[in-house]
Amino acid sequence: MQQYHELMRHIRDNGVRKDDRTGTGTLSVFGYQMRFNLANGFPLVTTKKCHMRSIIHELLWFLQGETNIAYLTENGVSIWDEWATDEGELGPVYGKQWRSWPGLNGEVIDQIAEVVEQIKTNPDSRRLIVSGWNPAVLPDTQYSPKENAAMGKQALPPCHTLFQFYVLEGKLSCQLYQRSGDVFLGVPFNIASYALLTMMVAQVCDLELGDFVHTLGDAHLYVNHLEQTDLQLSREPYPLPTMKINPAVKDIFGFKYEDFELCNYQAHPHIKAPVAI
Ligand SMILES: Nc1nc(=O)c2c([nH]1)NC[C@@H]1CN(c3ccc(C(=O)N[C@@H](CCC(=O)O)C(=O)O)cc3)CN21
Ligand SMILES: O=c1ccn([C@H]2C[C@H](O)[C@@H](COP(=O)(O)O)O2)c(=O)[nH]1
Repeated sequence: MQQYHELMRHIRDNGVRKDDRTGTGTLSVFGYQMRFNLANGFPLVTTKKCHMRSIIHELLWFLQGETNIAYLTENGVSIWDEWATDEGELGPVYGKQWRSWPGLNGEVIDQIAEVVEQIKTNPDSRRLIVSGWNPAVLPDTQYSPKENAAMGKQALPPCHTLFQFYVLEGKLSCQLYQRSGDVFLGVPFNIASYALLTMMVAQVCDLELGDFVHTLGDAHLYVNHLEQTDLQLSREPYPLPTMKINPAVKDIFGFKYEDFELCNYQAHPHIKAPVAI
């Protein structure tokens, strides 16, 4: 995970102090790109232990089209708790936009089903895009995330805003545009999540693995994550683990938690950090 270390190092060295919505303060840069060849191993950060369990459940939850944290809670995943209403609602976040984007005349658009179908039938397409960014449901910034969710708006505007697939010589690549990246806490999750999604789509489309390209807009380290960042930067990365996926699954909506097995994950101890709300 040299690429991730270089990003942390880049922000530590070049980031400029910038205020933010949460009132925490950040070191920030604008515009950064990483590339992970998925054939070289599974890009999970090794210089702190990451909870792959949370990442897998969160991705399955997106793919089910869910926007209530009930499924996550049942599976012991608490990463979205701070933004949800007492009823567990987050408003029309990722799951809703991915699986049932409201179209014209009551039409419902399943962007995931459509993009998988396009990859299978029209792999040269330059339009293999899924967008979570729907200006009609963005939160009203004078209200809190929970208040917005209670009003039927998104609790938070999507951070992983838009992704595009690309097929070349039988290999599937994916590029994510992430408008805002919490580099210590969120970005390791985002890298692993999109790497896994790309592997799942490749499997159901009978394609080999290409690259995951991760493009960040506002890439920031919260100022209360700097000690943790320095500790992490002092550690030597281990070789990447691999991810085994049950090869029998051929439907993008047919994956279960038990279909994934992370192998040879050698990591330094977990590093705790407070999440900015
Ligand atoms: N400030 C902020 N950073 C984020 O990364 C983030 C948000 N807000 N809001 C929405 C989601 C929720 N995500 C989160 C939230 C918390 C953790 C977190 O606390 N991670 C810990 C514990 C992981 C676990 O419980 O499995 C970590 O050490 O990685 C990670 C991603 C990503 N997003
Ligand atoms: O998947 C995610 C979701 C969220 N984040 C981070 C990025 C920011 O630090 C906050 C969101 O705050 P905004 O003011 O809406 O940008 O959450 C992430 O890194 N990855």
